[in-house]
Amino acid sequence: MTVQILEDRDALARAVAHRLTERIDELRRSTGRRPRLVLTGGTIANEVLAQLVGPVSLWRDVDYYWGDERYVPSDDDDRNEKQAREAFLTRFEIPEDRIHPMPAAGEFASKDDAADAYAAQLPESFDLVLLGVGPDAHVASLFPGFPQLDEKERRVVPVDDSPKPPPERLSLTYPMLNSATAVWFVVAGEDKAPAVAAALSGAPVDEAPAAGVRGVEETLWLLDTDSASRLPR
Ligand SMILES: O=C(O)[C@H](O)[C@@H](O)[C@H](O)[C@H](O)COP(=O)(O)O
Repeated sequence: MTVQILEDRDALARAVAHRLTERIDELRRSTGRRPRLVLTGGTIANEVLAQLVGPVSLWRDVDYYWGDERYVPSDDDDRNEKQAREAFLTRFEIPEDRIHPMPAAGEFASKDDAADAYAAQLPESFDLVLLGVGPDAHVASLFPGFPQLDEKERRVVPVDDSPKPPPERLSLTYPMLNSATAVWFVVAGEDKAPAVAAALSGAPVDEAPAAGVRGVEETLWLLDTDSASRLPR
């Protein structure tokens, strides 16, 4: 577990964009295949994507997945996929066969079917998972006290009545998230400070879902001074 603290959210977004560029380049060389990257929704994550710069060839040679998605129509502004396209994927004209979005509402008979369909197309594991963290220490769409925290078999699950709107979502589960080689939490803002402190101090997963995610080889917390303000000095 490593923590890096940047002075503000702009510096954080720039630092994560730079670190992500370097890691993707390293992964392409070390694995000899396209890196498998999991994107997250959320404001700081979109700010990171907006900071990414070339070379275009690097970003076109990556497979993009999502850690969670709002179960709304594909053209809905609430879609994490739509926000990622606007911030980054369209700008670099990423080929569609590299983009693996979670199903949108209406594509399958139910959220349950949609979750299973997405699980069926996932790789065995991911090289890198990016996660935002909510003020309640949720990650992806895994919320405190919700039954999805106890899922041990399924890799993707539906979520109803999410406390963070919109209420209907799909989410990767702990088994899928924890199969990743590396997990990077990217968190900015004073409102997240209690969640960061809880997750890093080993709070129970049921209270701080972020505490339940670890990379097989690397777990990194990338923070600004505000979100880190409750950590012990
Ligand atoms: O679909 C979602 O809402 C996100 O995946 C969610 O898990 C997000 O990452 C956190 O809520 C942090 O979001 P902010 O960075 O906007 O606070």
